[in-house]
Amino acid sequence: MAPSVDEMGSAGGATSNLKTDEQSYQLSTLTVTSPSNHNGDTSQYKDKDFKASHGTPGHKTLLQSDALYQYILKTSVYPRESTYLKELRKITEGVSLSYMATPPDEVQFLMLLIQLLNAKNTMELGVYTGYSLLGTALALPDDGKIVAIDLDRNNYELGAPVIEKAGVAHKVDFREGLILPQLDKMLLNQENLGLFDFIFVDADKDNYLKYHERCLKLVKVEGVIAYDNTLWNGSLVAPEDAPYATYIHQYRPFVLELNKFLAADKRIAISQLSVGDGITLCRRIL
Ligand SMILES: C[S@@+](CC[C@H](N)C(=O)[O-])C[C@H]1O[C@@H](n2cnc3c(N)ncnc32)[C@H](O)[C@@H]1O
Repeated sequence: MAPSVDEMGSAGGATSNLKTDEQSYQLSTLTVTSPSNHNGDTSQYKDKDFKASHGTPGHKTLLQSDALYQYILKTSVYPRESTYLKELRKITEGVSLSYMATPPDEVQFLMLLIQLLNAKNTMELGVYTGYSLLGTALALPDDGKIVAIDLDRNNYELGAPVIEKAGVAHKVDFREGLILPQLDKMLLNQENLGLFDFIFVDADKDNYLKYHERCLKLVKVEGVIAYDNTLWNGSLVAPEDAPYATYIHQYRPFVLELNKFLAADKRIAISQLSVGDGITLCRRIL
């Protein structure tokens, strides 16, 4: 799952150290009241579903019941989860804002998708401690690559030893910084155009449309871009005053705008899935 930039435990601190040429990309959202200001304690929020669903990383469901979600995890996901993924998931459980990690069932889906695509060159926007990054790296062939961009190196380094232990660190090219300037830099090199087989976008919602334009140039025709959190905690169809956390209300318009845009974009074929917090697959067709 992917809350927005303001939810990152160290977002404010991390961005304050960024280079000058990246500062123009800083988002107005960094000071929004969010769990990041409360060490991950969400008890202040009125929404009991939010609390229940964010109690442990990835244990969030849009399904009819949490019991059904637990069934999926126990039956189909955990028995097949690699010991390294499990280790990283457990480490992440002890980290502030651990609910930001992509849920295990979604990572299992992404791993299968990567293999179905025979993907070799991939990119991830929004890494956190690296659970989905490790899943991607494990799913790729030995000569596969994943460019992984995040402004917060500290969280990435919590998971990096497990990625190393899993023997897949050679596939990972971690780039610290804000996503937008990093993408713009990549676009300056012709060799990157149409290079990627698969891109996973799991970062700040208010920039997704900007990422979309750039990713469409970087992904190859027939390649896939996957946008995470496109059902945004189920809030998209809730009343304006529904008791969701502040950040959910704040970014809901951006997710609504994204979904509308993707549905009308003739350059892609899409499928919006209710896995995790909603994931929209976009296959570049033009
Ligand atoms: C939801 S987490 C990613 C979760 C990750 N996919 C996983 O499986 O654990 C979102 C991440 O995006 C990063 N992020 C948000 N906005 C960003 C931006 N504008 N530039 C760089 N990183 C950003 C945050 O630092 C955070 O680590």
